[in-house]
Amino acid sequence: MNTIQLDAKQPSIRGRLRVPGDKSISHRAIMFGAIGNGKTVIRNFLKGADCLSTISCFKKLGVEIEEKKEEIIVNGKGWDGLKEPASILDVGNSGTTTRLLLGVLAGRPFHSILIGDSSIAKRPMSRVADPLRNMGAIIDGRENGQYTPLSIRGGKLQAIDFTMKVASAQVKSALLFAGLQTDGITTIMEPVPTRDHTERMIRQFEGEVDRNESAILLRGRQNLSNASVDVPGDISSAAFFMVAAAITPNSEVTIESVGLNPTRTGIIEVLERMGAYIQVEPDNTGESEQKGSIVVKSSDLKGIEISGSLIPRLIDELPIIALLATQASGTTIIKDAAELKVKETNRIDAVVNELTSLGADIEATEDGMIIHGKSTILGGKVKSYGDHRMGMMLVIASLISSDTIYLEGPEAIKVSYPEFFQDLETLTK
Ligand SMILES: O=C(O)C1=C[C@@H](OP(=O)(O)O)[C@@H](O)[C@H](O)C1
Ligand SMILES: C=C(OP(=O)(O)O)C(=O)O
Repeated sequence: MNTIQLDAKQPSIRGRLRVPGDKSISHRAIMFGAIGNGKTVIRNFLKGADCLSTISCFKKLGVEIEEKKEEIIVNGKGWDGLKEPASILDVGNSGTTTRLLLGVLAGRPFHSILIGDSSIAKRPMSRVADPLRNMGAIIDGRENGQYTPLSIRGGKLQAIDFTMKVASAQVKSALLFAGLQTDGITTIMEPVPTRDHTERMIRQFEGEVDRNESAILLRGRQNLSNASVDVPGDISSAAFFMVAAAITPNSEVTIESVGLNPTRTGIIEVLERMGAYIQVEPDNTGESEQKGSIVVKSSDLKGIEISGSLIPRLIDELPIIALLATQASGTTIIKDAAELKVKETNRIDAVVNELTSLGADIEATEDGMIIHGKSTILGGKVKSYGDHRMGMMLVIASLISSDTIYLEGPEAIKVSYPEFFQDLETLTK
């Protein structure tokens, strides 16, 4: 593992930027392209390690995927175009790849083995494996089928009525992929709404999915078409620079063509409620995923409570929101976010440990954290825990630190944002 030295330059963050493509949408575009019929063209695909894992798994399943500089072309031949893989499917560090792929494979009449890195091996898979078993898939794995390595033999599936215990778009999406392969109607109830990229993409590939007040309804045996997918910038990546601009003096950043899907815009709401200067200008594209520009300037911030149905709309932004809260006067309470414990690392413990070591006043709770601001961020040795979002949060912390920060494990950042350091440099020049 590398360690990098981040000197305390305390720069301003100024300029315009396009962040790389949305990770959730990039994964799904490969998957729908593969199971659809015809040539799907994907532009602004995120070439981060996680989405490259999805490409490599689908190539091993026999799908022809061309990786060009500006676009990815997936030659979908429908569900039957997927063939039994001759070797193990490596999902790398990607929870989204693992869980959504299980939903795809649940209805395929062949055997596959999924393996990932040491972080994936700790992430709970029963949340998808159990309902998929109830639909008819045969899934086994480590510790009674709960963890990777997992083996799956798919087959004929029954539709399911399922009430999700955790608010997880990955669980919902896995069940939608499986539901597409049944003869019946699959009904999924979410405790609170989660990101709806899968539902939008089913429609974009000319399928049908409905949502009423309490449930998502999906008819099986749908043949999907191909599509042209323009992936918007990832708001979860943009969040690092939005926060950087808000907490550094004399800063102003504009992020263009970034995804503004309402199930993902919790970070905008948080910045607004904390009193930040933020302007959002939607583009009028009429595409299935909204996008637009976001401007953030240096701001005086105040602490707030972040909880309830807001949590799934900013779940991946909570590490950088914790740093933001250290720069707000008063107390910020983050609750209903126990899911943070089962991400790439336990993000409650990791955030609290590393920010405490940098001088923040932050404590862990059962389902979140409490942060008292405003603190001076000090220098010192910190680590990413192999978690891309921890790594990026700690780099942004170094922009306001009073002394040098040494970050161990910055290479994790390539999972979702390979160009992170170059983009940061263009804004700090
Ligand atoms: O569906 C997706 O693309 C994702 C859903 C979220 O996970 P959960 O479904 O576990 O909440 C999120 O944390 C992850 O980064 C991407
Ligand atoms: C949790 C994340 O991703 P995944 O679940 O796909 O590993 C993330 O990107 O923060």
